[in-house]
Amino acid sequence: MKKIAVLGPKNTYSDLCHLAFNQLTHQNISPIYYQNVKDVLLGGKSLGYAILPIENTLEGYVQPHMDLLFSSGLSIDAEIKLPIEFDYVYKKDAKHIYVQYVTKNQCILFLDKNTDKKIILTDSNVESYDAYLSDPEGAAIVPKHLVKESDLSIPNVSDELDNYTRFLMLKGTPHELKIYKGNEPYKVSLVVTPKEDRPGLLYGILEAFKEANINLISIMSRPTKKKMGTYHFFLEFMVNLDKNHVVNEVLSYLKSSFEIKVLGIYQIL
Ligand SMILES: O=C(O)C(=O)C[C@]1(C(=O)O)C=C[C@@H](O)C=C1
Repeated sequence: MKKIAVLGPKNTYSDLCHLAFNQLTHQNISPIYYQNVKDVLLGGKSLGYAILPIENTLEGYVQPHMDLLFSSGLSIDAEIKLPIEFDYVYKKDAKHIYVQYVTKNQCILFLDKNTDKKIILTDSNVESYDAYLSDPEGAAIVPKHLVKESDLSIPNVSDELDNYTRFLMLKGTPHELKIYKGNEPYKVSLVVTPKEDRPGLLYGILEAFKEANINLISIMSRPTKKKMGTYHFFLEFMVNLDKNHVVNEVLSYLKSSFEIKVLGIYQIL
């Protein structure tokens, strides 16, 4: 039986994403829950599958998660986007607000109005809810689906209600396009590391995409963490299924001046 590493406990947004993945791909992969995202990726390495929240409407890319993906040795199998809604639950004399570290950055306006309470960061939204339940002075920002009628609550505390998180389904096998959806285009995520530092380096990357007429979705730099002032570039772009040869041409061109790590070639479910 296939297993997938998921941020737990049960009922996190990552867990909802695992259910959506099973439904959309007609599979029955069972979840193994881990306490934090770092352990999810380590678990995914031994189980063969993992789920990683990578980007959201309000914060953009979650940078620590990008770094974990880069060093995980896992590749991207597919992408799923889920709507995200947060409510506030609280005890009458609340003094502490439990909030997951990515959730915090999606509810800044609300938290700015509650500076009289101490913010305690957690690793998952369900951990926040459980901590509020067991703390007589607790409050928490939690997914709407966790809130019960018995909770004192304030609905919709995200900075923007039309809020989505993009999850990556990761696999332990090397990157290879798995066609889940007929003729739909696919996305390529890759990391480009310059072999040397020189003027015009970034221009060279952009030029390769312009020449191939490929529309870049994003380009972001992250520190290599090896030497101060040196960076990798994370790139994402969409391609039609019949344009494989163009992608191969761009990758071989980039390989002449850069180290390339393809994180995944995958479809959006
Ligand atoms: O804590 C959860 O429910 C998660 O699945 C994690 C996570 C994330 O880290 O992005 C997932 C979606 C929301 O953006 C907030 C938290």
